[in-house]
Amino acid sequence: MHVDIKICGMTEAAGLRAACDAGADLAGFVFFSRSPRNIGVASAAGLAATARERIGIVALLVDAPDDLVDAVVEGLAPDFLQLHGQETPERCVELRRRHKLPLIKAFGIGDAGDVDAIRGYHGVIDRILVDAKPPKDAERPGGLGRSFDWSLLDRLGAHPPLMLSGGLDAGNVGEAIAIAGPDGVDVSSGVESAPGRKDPVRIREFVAAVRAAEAAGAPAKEFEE
Ligand SMILES: O=C(O)c1ccccc1N[C@@H]1O[C@H](COP(=O)(O)O)[C@@H](O)[C@H]1O
Repeated sequence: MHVDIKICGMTEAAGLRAACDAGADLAGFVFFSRSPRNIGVASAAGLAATARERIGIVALLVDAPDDLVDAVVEGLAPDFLQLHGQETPERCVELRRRHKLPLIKAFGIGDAGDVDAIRGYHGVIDRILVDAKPPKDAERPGGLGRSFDWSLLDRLGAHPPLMLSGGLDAGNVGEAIAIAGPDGVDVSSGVESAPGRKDPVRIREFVAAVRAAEAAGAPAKEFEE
């Protein structure tokens, strides 16, 4: 089984290079002004140009208006859009139709009801991304280094490909994969030396831990639409 690895919150060439060299599959760029990883479209495009043949490019947006989505899609030409806000199924349909890009929709998980709510998105998104539900007064809806009870995902039933995120790092990602059986994992805080600064050593350790979990044969759960 192959577990896709996404390293999110790229702001500097060194972090992006480390992700490519380590063998990560996807690199994320955050377009959200209240994030320490926020980046401008031109800077993201400049970084992505150095790596596009080695890694997939993901644009992370939070309840973004059309003019921002248009600018990101035109300037960066991402391979995926990651929607990390309160985007409705209708908004997902609209964005998929307008941009013809696969959608990764993020869901904050705090309890069983949050998992059950994902079902309303089946058929209109391409990947589910589960993250810890942020506290009400959080500055941003993700990238907080918080994890959640992975066993809640047992309730998912049949589902589109699943990416697990929220407080992952080299020390816990093996256990997370064994419990949740995701198709991919996504990390930001757990591979940083400070918010917004990716640490090449932690990136290497994270990728090695995921590949070790794959080799140990953690069973990937089946998915279907
Ligand atoms: O990284 C951010 O700053 C961010 C801002 C707004 C929404 C999502 C964000 N990041 C995503 O959050 C999860 C979990 O991150 P962490 O590993 O717990 O720090 C991940 O999917 C990031 O892509």
